[in-house]
Amino acid sequence: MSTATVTGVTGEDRSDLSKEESRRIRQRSLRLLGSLIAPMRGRVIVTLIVVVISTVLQVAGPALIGIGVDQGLAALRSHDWAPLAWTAVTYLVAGVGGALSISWYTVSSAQISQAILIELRTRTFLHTQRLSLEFHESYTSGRIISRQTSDLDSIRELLDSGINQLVQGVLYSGFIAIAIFTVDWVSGVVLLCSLVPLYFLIRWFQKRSQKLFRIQRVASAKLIVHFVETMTGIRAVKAFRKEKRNEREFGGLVEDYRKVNADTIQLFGIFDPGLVMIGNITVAVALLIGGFRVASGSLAIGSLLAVLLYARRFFDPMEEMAMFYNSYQSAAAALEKISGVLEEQPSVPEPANPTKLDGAHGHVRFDNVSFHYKPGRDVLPQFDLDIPAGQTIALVGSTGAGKSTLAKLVSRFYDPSVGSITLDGIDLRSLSSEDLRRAVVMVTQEAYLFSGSVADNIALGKPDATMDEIRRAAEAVGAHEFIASLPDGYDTDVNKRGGRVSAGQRQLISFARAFLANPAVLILDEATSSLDIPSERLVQQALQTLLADRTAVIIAHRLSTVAIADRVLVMEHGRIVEDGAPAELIGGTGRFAQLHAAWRDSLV
Ligand SMILES: Nc1ncnc2c1ncn2[C@@H]1O[C@H](COP(=O)(O)OP(=O)(O)OP(=O)(O)O)[C@@H](O)[C@H]1O
Repeated sequence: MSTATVTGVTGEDRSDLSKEESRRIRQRSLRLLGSLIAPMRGRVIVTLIVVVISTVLQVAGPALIGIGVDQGLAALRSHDWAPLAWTAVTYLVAGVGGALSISWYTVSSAQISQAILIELRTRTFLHTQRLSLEFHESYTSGRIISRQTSDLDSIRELLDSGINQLVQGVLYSGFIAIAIFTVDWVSGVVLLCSLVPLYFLIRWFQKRSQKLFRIQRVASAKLIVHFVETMTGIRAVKAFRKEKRNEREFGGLVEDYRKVNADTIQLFGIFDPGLVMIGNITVAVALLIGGFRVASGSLAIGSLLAVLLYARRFFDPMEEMAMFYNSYQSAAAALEKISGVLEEQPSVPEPANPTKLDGAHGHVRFDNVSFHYKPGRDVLPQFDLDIPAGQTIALVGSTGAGKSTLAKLVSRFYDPSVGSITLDGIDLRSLSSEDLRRAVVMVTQEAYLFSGSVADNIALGKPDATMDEIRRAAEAVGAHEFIASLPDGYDTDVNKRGGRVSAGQRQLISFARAFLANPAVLILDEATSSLDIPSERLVQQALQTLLADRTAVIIAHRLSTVAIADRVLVMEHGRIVEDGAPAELIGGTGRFAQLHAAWRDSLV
């Protein structure tokens, strides 16, 4: 199987990855990790060296105590206090050095991990934002949120404590084992024997914990997704009284999460005492054998003391080392997913050598265009359309006819599969996104307001606009009156999704934003459907002003909007079935005449 099948996020949900595909994904995340560490290579190396020195200093303690007891005490008996004093001073120096080095590398490694995380977070955010609409329409916002939250958290956990635990644990236990062998090889063999039950205990723990941690991650992700979905769709939840069902579903998810947490705690309830037991048995055996050997004179008492102190410490980092495997696994999985998102390329790429567009006129042409979202399912089969500059087009047609698709193509949210779309004779693919966004503006049905003031929201259309320009734009579309009556006028904070302003007012703000942007081509996903009659009138008047002197494509669900259009296009199944002036089509016998008659009757 070709590994191209796992490019970008495509491999994310598959559990049947081939060896070759898994290898490719692993390499991709390693490359990402490498690129994150590369700028700090020097610092990472210095930190590692300090970690090694620090571990040696920490491990030196028991050996120095042994030397103090054996040599220092013996010398003291013959009134030579120098060896004991020197050992005590060395112990102190090693202790202070150990503490200082721990302090230094703790700060340094935290700085490194912070820098890596900030870089990764920023890269993911900027890249996701840069990706085309096609990506966002298929990759849900819940998944994007997971990448930015739980995935980055797993990586943070590994960087913050996991790496320290591993490096410290491996070095610490390794040096301790060397130290025990150096002091007394028989005790070293006892320690080696303890590794057998230790190995089986850790293997048993890892197998179970790996499964449990995976279930735990899935359970927590499900909780987040359920929460996000409920809160984003809170209106539908309330409208359809879905609260009780949500309560049951959420309760079930919480119970799953509780259960897996309880199982995890139980697992530690066996693992931790298991470690302590093995440690205690090892110390007891070392004490027994060592004691006999001290009595027979084949081992110095100080050496026995050092060995026992070492044996106790040997087991300290074991739990953390066993845990490291889990943090590593979840961080590796997270990094694989993030690297997948980062590998995605915008399906609507920026041209390498853009054609400059100065002062667009707004002449739009579809030349032999056909378009599909998914291969084999043409949404617009063979499409030609010429919209002269300044013309207002109303697009009508049944649901799913392809109206929004046409609008998305003019805004270049997608590129046509075949043929070309031009603005003033220039292929949209040759225009820089900056020129394109200046020339073509789309106002969506949602009329999204960002958190910030009303003025900020209008100024989105022209970031360097003065307050005067903002006010003039609001006046032009008839929004000034209601804005002025808001508690803080233009400085009023609109809550997320415009909670504090009505749907019609939100629409007017987005019209003011578009007016200020002053594009040559304006696309409106008909937005009046949710408005009451007075609001609709207000918006209709605003529309007249907004559409003057520019090319406009309006997706018209309400036929009242059609009255202000120069030309009506009736679409069915991705084709234009009627094309003409509103009056001409109303007077005829076609599809639009029927629609219009039905609409007029409904008003009576
Ligand atoms: N992102 C997408 N991926 C796949 N198919 C899509 C996507 N968006 C739309 N479609 C399909 O393309 C066809 C045209 O959809 P489009 O949204 O353009 O219709 P429309 O005329 O605007 O409908 P409506 O009036 O209901 O908004 C539909 O069959 C729809 O299922």
